[in-house]
Parts: sequence; structure tokens; C-alpha cells
Amino acid sequence: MKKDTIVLYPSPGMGHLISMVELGKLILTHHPSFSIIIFITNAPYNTGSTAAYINRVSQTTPSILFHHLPTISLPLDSTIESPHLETLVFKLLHLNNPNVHQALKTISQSSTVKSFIIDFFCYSSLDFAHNLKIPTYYFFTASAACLAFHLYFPTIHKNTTKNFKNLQTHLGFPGLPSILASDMPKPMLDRTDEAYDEFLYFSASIPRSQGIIVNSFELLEPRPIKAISDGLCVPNASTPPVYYIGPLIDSTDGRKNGPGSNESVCLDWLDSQPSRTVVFLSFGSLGLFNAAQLKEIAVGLEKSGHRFLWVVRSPSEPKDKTRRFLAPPEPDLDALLPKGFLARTKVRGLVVKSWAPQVKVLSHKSVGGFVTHCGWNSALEAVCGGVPMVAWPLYAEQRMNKAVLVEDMKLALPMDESEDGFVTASEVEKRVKELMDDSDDGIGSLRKRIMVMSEGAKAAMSEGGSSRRALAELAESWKLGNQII
Ligand SMILES: O=c1ccn([C@@H]2O[C@H](COP(=O)(O)OP(=O)(O)O[C@H]3O[C@H](CO)[C@@H](O)[C@H](O)[C@H]3O)[C@@H](O)[C@H]2O)c(=O)[nH]1
Repeated sequence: MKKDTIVLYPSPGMGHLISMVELGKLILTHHPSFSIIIFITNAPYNTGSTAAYINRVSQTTPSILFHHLPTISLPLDSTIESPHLETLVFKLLHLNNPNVHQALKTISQSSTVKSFIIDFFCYSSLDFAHNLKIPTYYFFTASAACLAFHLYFPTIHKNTTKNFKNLQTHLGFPGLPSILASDMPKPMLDRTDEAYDEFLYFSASIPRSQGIIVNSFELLEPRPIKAISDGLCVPNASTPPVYYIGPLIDSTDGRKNGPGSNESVCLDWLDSQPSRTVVFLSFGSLGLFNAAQLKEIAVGLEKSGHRFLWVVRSPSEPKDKTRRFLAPPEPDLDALLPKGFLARTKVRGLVVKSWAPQVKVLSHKSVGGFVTHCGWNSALEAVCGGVPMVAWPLYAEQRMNKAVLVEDMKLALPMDESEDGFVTASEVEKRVKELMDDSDDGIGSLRKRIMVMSEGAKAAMSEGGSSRRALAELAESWKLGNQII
């Protein structure tokens, strides 16, 4: 008899890979009759240290099979017209289609592919998977709020002919706080950009999927979840079933998945700090600042007087267009940070180069606050660790996440920036002080709310919890052999 198999197809970036791998582990743990195959695409751009991560998972979870697709040639200057990494990602994944098609056909000869689960960047594989009669689901690595945004985006697109970057208005999306048009994901601000069309096609394709699996949980996002289930986000068609199965955060043991990883350096240092006194600053797998902004953060941190653990990367160097999507070199901290900063803050601060073991840091008892770029994995990791945040969005959908985290969920304080995006040292100092001050009215109530969410996350993932029930429902539909929509 053929083995029942679930094939997962992530986009190559770290922020999209980790939760997809966790989804595979979750399915195996609770429904071990399935086998799991994960397609891996080699990318010519910076994916945030995924190779070492994949090695680590292969060693610790051999039951998950990684299927490495043939390497595709994609010159980095092929997106010279569009400044966005997202354009390159879509291009790569379109070129991948023949390989993916072939791999699915080959796997189908020896297994029954019960479900093909794709990242949103892989939307162009939806149609040929349908033709192969394989039920195809989206795995949404971002929030339910972001899903509501994408489901409704084709409607917003139809209602205006203007470029969103020129609109000084707030836009109404069902289930979301009002979003300033210019706070939409950057590649979606300009209708003439290739990436705009790609996001529009993706958004329009979601209702054609068999279902949507979301890395979130009911208690965290009741408003967008209700708007989606009431059908408000897809006004003229039906919304496929949505399964909120999260929070899925990295559970790989003893991982060393970054350049140098810094695992024991960070954790040993945190062990020696008092409870909840350290503010952690980390900006996702790809976040970069320019040299002036790095210095300004350092000044603000020093003036705050608080203990800190800060992940610093080399500044972005946008001059050479073909290098802008590559990983930056290791930073030279002495040259980048203000003169004498490292020596002066040595007793209460730790600066690490490029990467920290973030999940472990956020679950460490010494960490009391998190300055984050608002990537969804980072937000979920903070929720699970019960760590309140300061929201400092940098790229992708992070400005929207900031609005949701600050205004709707009330789990984060805003980091205010000037019009050109620069954040002053005094703003950094003020927000770090606010975050680390434990009064009962301000940050105290924010801290209480995030502790409630942290407990809620555990409950959702435990026996009988909302996320476990959603996963069981999904697995049951695979076992019964669902009809292709
Ligand atoms: O020093 C570091 C930096 C990052 N991470 C991990 O890397 C992941 C980063 O994910 P995320 O916080 O979501 O940020 P991005 O890497 O920027 O993720 C992309 O994908 C997310 C999910 O779709 C989106 O929400 C983001 O906006 C998008 O940029 C997290 O698991 C972090 O724990 C580390 O372990 N150490």
C-alpha cells in the first residue's frame, strides 16, 4: 500500500522556513501515520542562515525528509527594475515550477500525496497541483490580520486607481485597525512594480485553495479571525476553510543555525543577570540599519541605563545593486559603535554579531523586554516567552504588524520615527525606559496582557486546545480524502 504523504513547499527565507518545518513536526507528532517531505529551494540571495538550520533539523528529526530541488540560475540583477527582495523571491519560485511539478509526479508514484502545503510566495504552483488532483493548501506564515488584509486586497485594488504610496489616507480592512495606506507592505505601494502584481495574483488565488493553515491562535487574534469566518474579507466568493494551528515556534534542540550562533555566549551571560532586567534587541533574519542609525541606537541604549543584549549586523550598503540582496559581512563592532561604547557598557550590556538564539533568549527569565522589527515569528516568540515589545518595523508587512501589536493587541509600545524613517537616540532611550519600567499602570498592564496570551498559547497547543482541534480537523479531512475544490 502507498504511504500517505504530506508535501510542504516553503519559500526559502528563514522567516518562512522555520514555521513550515514546525508544521511538519507537529503533524508527525500528532498524526504519525503520515510521512512528511519538505521541498528545499536553493536561493541565490540572503535567506538568513537557513543551510545550517536545515542540517540541524535533519540530524535531530530524521523522520522529516528534505527534498532538495535542482538549483536554479537566477542572476541577482534580474530584479534591477524593482528594488524589492520579494520580486526576486517570486521570480525564483516561478522558475522552480517545472522542478516542483516533476518532484510531485515522482513522489506520487510511490506515495499518495494527501496534501500539498505551499507558502504564499509559491502561489504559481497552485494550478498544476490542482491538475495533478492534489489538494493544495496555503500555509500562512504571517498573522491572521495579514491574511485578512490579503484576502481583502483585490477589493481595495478595484476601488482605487491610485498608487498607495501617494495616498495619505487610512484604509479599512475587515478585522484590522485602520491602516495608513503607506504602512502597507512596501512592494504593494506602487502599482507599476512587478511585485505589486505578484501580490495581487497571490491574494486573488487564496480562495482557490483547498484551505488555509495559519500560524496563529484564536485567543490572540479574535477580530480578524471573526472577520474572515464571517466572509467579510472575500465579499464575492466563498472563503476556504481556515485552520489556526499555532503558535509554531522553533523547537529545534541545541541549534547552531546562525553565523557563529552565539548560543552559549548569550545564554551564559543571561544566566548571570537578574530576573527580567535585560532588554533584547533583534531585527529578524534580514534586518539591517545604516551606520548612523546603529550609532544612534547605541547612544539611546547607553543613556537608558538598562541592561541589554543587542544583535548587531553590518550596515546595509545599497550602492552596489547586485550585492544588496546578499548577506552582509561580519560587523566590525569597534568601528561601527560609538568610541568607548563597548567598554563603558561592558558590565550591563552584551553585543553579539549577526545572530542570537532568539527563541531561547526570549524564554530566558532575565529578559524583560524585546525591541523587535515585528516579523510574525518574532512576535509569536515574544508572546510565548511572555515578553512585552517595542515595535520597530523595517520591511515586508511589519508596519501593519506594528499597528496590530500596538493598537489592537496592546502587546507592544510604538517606536516613533521621523519622516525619513530615522529613530533618534532619545526615542530609543525613552521607549527602552518605558518598556523596562515595571509600574502597574503603563507597561505593567501590557506585561500582564502578554502573560495572559502566553498562557493562552500553551492552552491552544495542548490537548483539547483550539489549535490542536484545528489540526485534528485538518488531518481528519486528509484521512477521509477530501474533494478538490
Ligand atoms: O538573531 C536572530 C535573528 C532571527 N532569528 C530567528 O529568525 C526568525 C525570524 O523570523 P521573523 O521574526 O518572522 O522575521 P523575518 O525573518 O523578517 O521573516 C519574514 O517572514 C515573516 C513570516 O511571514 C514575516 O512576518 C516577516 O515580516 C518577514 O520579513 C525568528 O524565528 C527568529 O527567532 C534568530 O534566531 N536569531
